[in-house]
Amino acid sequence: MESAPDSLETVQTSSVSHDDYQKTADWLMSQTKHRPQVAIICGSGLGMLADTLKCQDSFAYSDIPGFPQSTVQGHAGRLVFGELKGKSCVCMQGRFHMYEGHSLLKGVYAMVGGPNFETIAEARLLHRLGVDAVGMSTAPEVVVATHCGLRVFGLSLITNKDSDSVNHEGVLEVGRLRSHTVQQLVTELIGRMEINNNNTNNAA
Ligand SMILES: O=P(O)(O)O[C@H]1O[C@H](CO)[C@@H](O)[C@H]1O
Ligand SMILES: Nc1nc2[nH]cnc2c(=O)[nH]1
Repeated sequence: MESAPDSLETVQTSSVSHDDYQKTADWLMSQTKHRPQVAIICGSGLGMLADTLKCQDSFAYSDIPGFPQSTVQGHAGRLVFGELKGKSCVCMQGRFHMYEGHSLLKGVYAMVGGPNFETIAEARLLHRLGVDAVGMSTAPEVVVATHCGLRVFGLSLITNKDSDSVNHEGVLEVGRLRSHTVQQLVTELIGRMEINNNNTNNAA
């Protein structure tokens, strides 16, 4: 069984932007000629999978700009590029876990009715219930879209940490500041989206 980090000091929080990911990817692409078609995450005890790769280029996570560090015992913390059966692959020798403080910036969204913002006490209560983000929309839209058989991807821009000093103008301002990043993200998502034209079954 994997052992979790000993103390909270080793916990890392991941608040990583699309630009940060891009810089890390650019750095890696400049260091290796491999262009992986297959990516393998090696779990505990499975790091040896990387040994099967030929023509390896290997990088310690600690040497990769912006890359998270592996804290779990037995995880080598190395990214290994190479070839397997003629296919270009990359192996992660060491993965990241929620208990290490990593998260996919994926979370629980709660809708409050608005138009007023929730009080600090209400926000704390929601937080204790497991809520990561609060808004005044989205939930009814998802309910209706799902009812119509649409596939739904919910994306919220976090504009403020609490409702203490927020106002709508502040929300709009952060939206303006982040507009380029959001545009890039949505453009990328749509570019990668596979459209299913079968309207009777999960059409996008
Ligand atoms: O309306 P959406 O796009 O959800 O954005 C947010 O902005 C408003 C508050 O300023 C709320 O409506 C809140 O949900
Ligand atoms: N309910 C709610 N909606 C928001 N929309 C943007 N920020 C907030 C917030 O703090 N609370």
